[in-house]
Amino acid sequence: MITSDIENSNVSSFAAMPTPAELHAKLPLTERAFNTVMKGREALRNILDRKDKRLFVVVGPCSIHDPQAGLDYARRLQKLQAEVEDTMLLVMRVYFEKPRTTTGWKGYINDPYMDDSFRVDVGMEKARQFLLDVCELGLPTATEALDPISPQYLGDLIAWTAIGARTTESQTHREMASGLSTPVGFKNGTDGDVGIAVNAVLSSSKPHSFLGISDRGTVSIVRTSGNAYGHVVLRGGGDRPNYDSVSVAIAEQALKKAGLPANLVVDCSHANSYKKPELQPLVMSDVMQQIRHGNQSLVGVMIESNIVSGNQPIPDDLSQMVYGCSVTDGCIGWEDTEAMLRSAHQELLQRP
Ligand SMILES: O=C[C@H](O)[C@H](O)COP(=O)(O)O
Ligand SMILES: C=C(OP(=O)(O)O)C(=O)O
Repeated sequence: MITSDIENSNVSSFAAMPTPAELHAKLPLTERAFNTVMKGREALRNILDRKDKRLFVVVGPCSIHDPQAGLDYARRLQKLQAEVEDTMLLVMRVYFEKPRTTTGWKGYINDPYMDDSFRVDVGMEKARQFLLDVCELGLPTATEALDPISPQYLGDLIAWTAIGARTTESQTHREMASGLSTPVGFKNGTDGDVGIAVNAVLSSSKPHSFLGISDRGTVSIVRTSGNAYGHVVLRGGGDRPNYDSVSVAIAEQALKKAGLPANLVVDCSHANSYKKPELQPLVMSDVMQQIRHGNQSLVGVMIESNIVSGNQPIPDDLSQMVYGCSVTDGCIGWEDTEAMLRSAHQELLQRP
């Protein structure tokens, strides 16, 4: 006898989501946000094309969990941008989707109330509202694209996208990246393998056809034209950093061999600082030295930074959480962030 448990036997339920078009109608892109996104993307493309000599800096919390603290951070960064804009383009890390090594809180979209209620519908709406608020300040945003459906909901508010170390080798993510409207940084693997990131840049630069959804939520064949602005993000791995000049030269060679532009971003966090946030300024200063000595391939850096340094576990009683402190990876605090960016600004003023 044919019984219904032949499929979905491990699925407990399905709950409907609003379509991307419905969420856009509820929280439409404003003119100021549109200008922020378009200007941010154009500046990033110009940096990648060497038409703009500045360094782009993807900086901000490891993850957003409290929009109020997130906006407090964004306002500080926006102020600092005005100070350093001759040498750097600041792009705020606005990360809502966390890829976990095993398990853990998977981010604000997945579980906005941080209580295992998994209200993805609420999370998506709040995420869109937050991105709108940041773009309204005039600050461009960067995010990790983890769920391949999310960009339909949020993509119009993003200037730079990361594909994380755990998904760079995934065909699904390379296909998605080939259709994204932003420049895309592919992290090297968690084991330090840069080759998979080079392959990802190559793959995503080509057209792809794959399954996805349209803005009206219809399951669709998505046909893309390829993304010309893929690049590699060196984040260290396999218990070894890879921001040093030799690792950078090896990554440059791998890109050149693949016929790709030598565009590299150094992630000062993660395995490049052995997940010790306070070591990020050391990585940054090393990168500045390389640039001052004439390196041409280092176009950007990433910093994990928050209002308060370190990180905290998510308590049962959420009112006990420290304001402005990460609930995922440890970050450097605001004062150190300012000092780090001001010092990089001075270094960059003297670049050849
Ligand atoms: O940047 C974030 C984390 O490094 C990534 O999500 C993995 O986190 P985990 O190893 O704590 O799961
Ligand atoms: C998860 C992240 O990094 P990685 O993919 O390099 O581990 C991140 O930047 O939040």
